[in-house]
Amino acid sequence: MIATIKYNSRNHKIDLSKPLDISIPLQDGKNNLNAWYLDSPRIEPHQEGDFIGKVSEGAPVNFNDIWFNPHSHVTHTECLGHITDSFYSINQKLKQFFFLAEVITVAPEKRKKDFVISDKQLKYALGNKKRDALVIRTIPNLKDKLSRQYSNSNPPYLLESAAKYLVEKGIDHLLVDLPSVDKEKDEGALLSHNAFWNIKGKPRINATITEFIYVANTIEDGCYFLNLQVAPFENDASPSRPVLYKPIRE
Ligand SMILES: N[C@@H](CC(=O)c1ccccc1NC=O)C(=O)O
Repeated sequence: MIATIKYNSRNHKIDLSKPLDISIPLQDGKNNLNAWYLDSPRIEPHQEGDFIGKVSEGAPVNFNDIWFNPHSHVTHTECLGHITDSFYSINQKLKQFFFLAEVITVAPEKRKKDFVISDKQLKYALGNKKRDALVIRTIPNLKDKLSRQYSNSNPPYLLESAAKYLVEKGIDHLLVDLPSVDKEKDEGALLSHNAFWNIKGKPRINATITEFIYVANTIEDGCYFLNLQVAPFENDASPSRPVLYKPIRE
C-alpha cells in the first residue's frame, strides 16, 4: 500500500505495509522495563468476591486490570505538563500525527561520572537538515533496552545546551531510547526538559518528548516519516507507539 505525501511542496512516497515500530511493549512482571524506583507493572485478572476475570477460571471473558506508570514502564510521550504547575494533557497537545523525522545514532560522551549527549554531537548529526522530529538512538544498542532496570543506574542524558540547540533547530518532537532527557538525580533541575519546552520563555506547548523508544539496528540512520500517536489518556504523559516509514527512492 503506497501513499504519496506532499510535504514542503515535494512529493514523497512511503509503503504503509512496511511500518518500522520503535515502541517498547509493556508486559506483566519483572522482565518489563523499569525506571524511577517503582515495582514492576502488573497485568492480572480482576478479582471481586468469587469472580476471577479469567476464562480458564470460569469467567465468560478474560478481564485484566493493568497497573503501570507511563514514565517508568513503557514507551511514552509527554508534553510540558510533565514539569509544570498547571495541568496540560498530552492527549490535547498532540493533535497531529505525521512528521518528518531524522533518525540519528549517538555514542554518549563521558563527562566525569556521567555519559551525555552534547549539542556538538547533535549538530554533527543533523547538519543543515530541517526536520519536525528527531529520533535519537544511543549506543550500545542491545536488546536489553527492552527490559532494562534503570533505577539508580545514572543513565545517559542530554546536556541543556543540546536541548537548546534542538529548539533553535525547530525540532518539535524529540524521541530518545533513554528513561529521561535529564540526569536521573539532578535535584529537580530537569534542565533539558525545561529548555526543550522553553518553560522560562514562551512555552512550546505543542512540543513533545518521547522516552523509552527502541530503534532496532536494522533501521538505518536517515530521513523517515514518523507516525506518533498516544493512547487517549488525559494525562501529562501516555503510552505511545512511534512508527517510522522510509521514503521510497525512485
Ligand atoms: N531527575 C529528577 C527526578 C525525576 O526526574 C523523577 C523522579 C521520580 C519519578 C520520575 C522522575 N522523572 C521522570 O518521569 C530529580 O532528581 O529530581
